[in-house]
Amino acid sequence: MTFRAMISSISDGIYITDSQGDCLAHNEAFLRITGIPINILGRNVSTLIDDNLISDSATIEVIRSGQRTSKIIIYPSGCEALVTGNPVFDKDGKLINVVCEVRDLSELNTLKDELKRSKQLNKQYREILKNYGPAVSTEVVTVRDPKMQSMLDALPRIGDSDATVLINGESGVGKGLIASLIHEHSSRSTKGKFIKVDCSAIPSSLMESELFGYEGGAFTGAKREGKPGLLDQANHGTAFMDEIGELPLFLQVKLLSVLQDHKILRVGGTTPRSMDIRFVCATNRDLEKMVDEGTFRKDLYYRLNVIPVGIPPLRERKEDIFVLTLSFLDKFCKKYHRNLSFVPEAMDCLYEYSWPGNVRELENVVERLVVLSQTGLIEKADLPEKIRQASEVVVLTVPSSENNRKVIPLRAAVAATERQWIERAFQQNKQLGPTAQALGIDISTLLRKCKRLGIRRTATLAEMP
Ligand SMILES: Nc1ncnc2c1ncn2[C@@H]1O[C@H](COP(=O)(O)OP(=O)(O)OP(=O)(O)O)[C@@H](O)[C@H]1O
Repeated sequence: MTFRAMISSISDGIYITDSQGDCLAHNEAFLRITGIPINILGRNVSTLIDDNLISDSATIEVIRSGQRTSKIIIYPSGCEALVTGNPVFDKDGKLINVVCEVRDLSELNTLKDELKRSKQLNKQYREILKNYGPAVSTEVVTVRDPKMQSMLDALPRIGDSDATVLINGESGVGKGLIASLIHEHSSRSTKGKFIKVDCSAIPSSLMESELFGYEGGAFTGAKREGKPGLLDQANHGTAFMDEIGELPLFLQVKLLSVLQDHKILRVGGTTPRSMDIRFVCATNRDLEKMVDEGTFRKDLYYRLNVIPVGIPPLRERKEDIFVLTLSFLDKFCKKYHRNLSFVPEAMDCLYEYSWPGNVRELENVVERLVVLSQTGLIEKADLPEKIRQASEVVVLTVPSSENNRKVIPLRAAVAATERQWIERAFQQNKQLGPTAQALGIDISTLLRKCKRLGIRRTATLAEMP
């Protein structure tokens, strides 16, 4: 790596002069932080003060004193920076260079503010949670949505009843989780197992023998002693038939007879065996439509649908996004020994996103964020792009008659208005301090808004006459 490449990669500004204060080198970050618009290579630092490009100089102080010196300097960009000048001596103790590090304090202050704000927010979130009434949260399940809460309330009764349950919901909404809780709430949990059968994962040619088992020599390649099926394992327990809509028609007949007679006939067998199984089935398909289309048996559908349980997609129970996010955050922070929180803006994005993969997708996203996060805060920029885009503000620049008529979400309208006024204030006041004052907010709030709304201060200043 060359020296130039090295100093370019540093995020603090670096500015190097000779012993007279003539600029020998600087990095990109120095120009970004200071906003000095001219080529300063070869220029003496005192001429920058004369031209009002800098208000003070650490370099001059180092040349005068021969000592390491720190100063707070405000640059044309409006940035307040901590500048530390370091003297470099040759072997005879003669000053040969001054190397200045320029650290943007406004960024540091913004980060500190963000951290403080997000700590406050976490506290607020927890207060809000209390006021809403307790979210139902156990080791495994967290809900806040009233529909979900009443479903959870009903679980002990559903568990007790021993009736067949049909759970309907999109992929990842928690059908498997609810099915296992039904088993846990029933007396079967002490007598038998919870066996999951994923009807979409077993090839239809193998499904009959997998489900019902087979007798010895039932078909070529069969074990001599035969094999019990998955349903045998669920005896005295619960069989969770996931994706029941994928069960081929010929097996639907066989399942119906198990439900009616409580007997199972193995492939190649002649004597049915008695079984005591509670069936909980799940689907993300419209079984009624399948019945109309003739791909699902009507009699089986009615036999399964004794207790229908519908789990809404996450986008229709947005209150749950918040509590689930916090609960997954807790879970993964414990697992990976991290201590993290979400900044409000990132939480907003999670709230706005439509979560097509439902709770499973949310869980995976939170785990990935916890694993990859390098700081104590999860920010909007850390989120996957599709989630960030979900909350992207509509930026209205010149209000056209079309825009005037169009109704846009209130958040977007507020953001657009804020953006226009901030840009206007920058144009009139040029410097960060006076701009913040004109808007009646402090500098760190202004910087945070610029960041959120994508207002580039240097561009705004450069565009000024
Ligand atoms: N309310 C909840 N609280 C905590 N975790 C949940 C909740 N709902 C779902 N999950 C978690 O989300 C993940 C997906 O849930 P689950 O597998 O039960 O969904 P599913 O609807 O059965 O999905 P599929 O249809 O794809 O099989 C699981 O890790 C589950 O523990």
